[in-house]
Amino acid sequence: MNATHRTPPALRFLLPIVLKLSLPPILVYTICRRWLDPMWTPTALLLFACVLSIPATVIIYVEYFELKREGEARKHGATLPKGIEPWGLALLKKIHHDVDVSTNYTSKVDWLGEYGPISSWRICFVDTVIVTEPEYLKRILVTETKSFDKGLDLISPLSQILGSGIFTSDGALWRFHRKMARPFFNRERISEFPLFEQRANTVIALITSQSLRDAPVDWQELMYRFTLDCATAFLFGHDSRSLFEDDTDLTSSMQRDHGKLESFSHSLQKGLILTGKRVRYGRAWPLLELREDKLRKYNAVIDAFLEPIINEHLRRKAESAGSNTECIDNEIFLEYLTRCTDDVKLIKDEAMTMLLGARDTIASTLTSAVFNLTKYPNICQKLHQEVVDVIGDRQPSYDDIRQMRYLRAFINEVLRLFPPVPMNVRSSRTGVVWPSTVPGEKPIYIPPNTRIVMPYFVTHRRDDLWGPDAAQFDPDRFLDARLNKYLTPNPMIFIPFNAGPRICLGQQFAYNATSFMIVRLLQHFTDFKLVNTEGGPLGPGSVKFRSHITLYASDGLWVKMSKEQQATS
Ligand code: HEM
Repeated sequence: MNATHRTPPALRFLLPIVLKLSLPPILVYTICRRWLDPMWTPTALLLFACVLSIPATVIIYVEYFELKREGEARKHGATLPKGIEPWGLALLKKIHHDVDVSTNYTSKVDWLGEYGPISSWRICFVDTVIVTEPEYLKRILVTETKSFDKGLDLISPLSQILGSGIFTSDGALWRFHRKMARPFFNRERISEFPLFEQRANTVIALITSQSLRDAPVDWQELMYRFTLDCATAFLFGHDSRSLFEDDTDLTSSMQRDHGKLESFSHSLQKGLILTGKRVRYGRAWPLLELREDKLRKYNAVIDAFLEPIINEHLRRKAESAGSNTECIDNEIFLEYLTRCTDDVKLIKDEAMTMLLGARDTIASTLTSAVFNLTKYPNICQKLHQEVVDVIGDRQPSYDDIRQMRYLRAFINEVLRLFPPVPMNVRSSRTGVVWPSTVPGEKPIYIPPNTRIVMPYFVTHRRDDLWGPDAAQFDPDRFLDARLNKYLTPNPMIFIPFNAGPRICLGQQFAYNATSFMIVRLLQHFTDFKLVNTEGGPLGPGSVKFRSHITLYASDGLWVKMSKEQQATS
């Protein structure tokens, strides 16, 4: 193990800053002692000046860059994005509150009225530009991609768990990863329904056994396990079998305290929650880990799971050297990767990226889907009817799912109001000038090295973009006249899978896995009731959605499922 990894991350982060900040006092001390008569600089005053030189330097530094940015904007005949009051910690608290309120619908935050389509938020001396305007999102993600990359604020907190895979790379390295991964996501691979069938049957059996005892299940926890098992089988050819772990106790792994490292799935879960926390702090994440690198122990379990599988594939590749390795139809992702390279680290990074990309996003979609089934029995009824009409009791096929228009609209509505990746982040490489959204107003200048946050969940809920009923959960908006009125002419208002060259590679796999699980669920259950952990009734308002990298229900989603009489007939 590398020695630097044993050094607490906070120390590694703070050391260069402390060294930089010690320069002004050293300079003040040296100048005073060298050039001034000690009579004019008694020790107390000198010490005071030394201490004062630190905040003074920070303020001068911040002001200098502020003036520089304003000057650059003026040169382009533009202005900087509007700054938001308050700033610093008060703003951080406000953002936290507004995001919480919005994702839970406890009341409505008028994001557009309050912050505008583009705004600048200063937190701890660093400006972050928040963009919810589709036209600007298009520039960042589709047409001006050369001017934007993922940046240190995203890559630094993610790279320990994902290495330098496709999510955490830019430029030529990203193109290399994308080119390598893309062929794997062809139609044959993404419509592997037998893969879902086996695990969906286990899910149904677990729910049925709970249902017979009139006991609830934590649907979210089940879905984490379902997607992990599907994804490990799909990607590694090695089912992690998390659905079979302590199957009598479906308590949420988020709530459980794992003093010991029980399994790959638990370590992955803990590692992800920790990484999500890190992402919120951007490149300053090491400040969260003052004494030790908290991810190290989870990574060790993940490595212990993955490395033997990778080595086995590399061994098989060596044995079969010289044979025809062209056909990729029946191979799993790791086999495919080992055909492309012998670099164990590269294979591991790519595999982990796919695993994380696949697992939490699909689990999040399915969690929000069932949450809405508990809220809207009429929508549940319509979905069930479509299942009866198109499929009946048999297993769904790829072609069945393509025919189910209401199911697709339902999933899209879930992705609109509960996007599994609620926000995305980029960093500007160069300064860019964008026209204002208000006719006649000056263009907007985004300076280089600006952190840009794109809260997709806000764009997805703006009523100026989606109509006055934007906040309502209504799948029909993807089928009726509203589709042509709002979405067709302005596709950037709906980007749960991102857009442009970095659009999600697993989009179709995700639609298939989600559709498959929902169909199987509705073939067995038609009545979904939210309950608390003891099985007592619970209002939808009591479910709190939070986001680490992906959206999740913070206390799990406890549901009682049963089959109504009318549905059986
Ligand atoms: C509902 C499910 C899913 C959602 C909402 C989703 C969403 C996203 C989003 C927003 C991005 C862009 C990230 C960024 O630009 O920083 C992305 C990228 C990606 N996703 Fe997904 N994803 C889903 C499922 C999947 C699945 C199942 C896989 C793989 C099996 C996958 C693999 C990837 C990969 C490889 C990328 C990186 C693409 C690149 O940077 O070129 N995703 N996804």
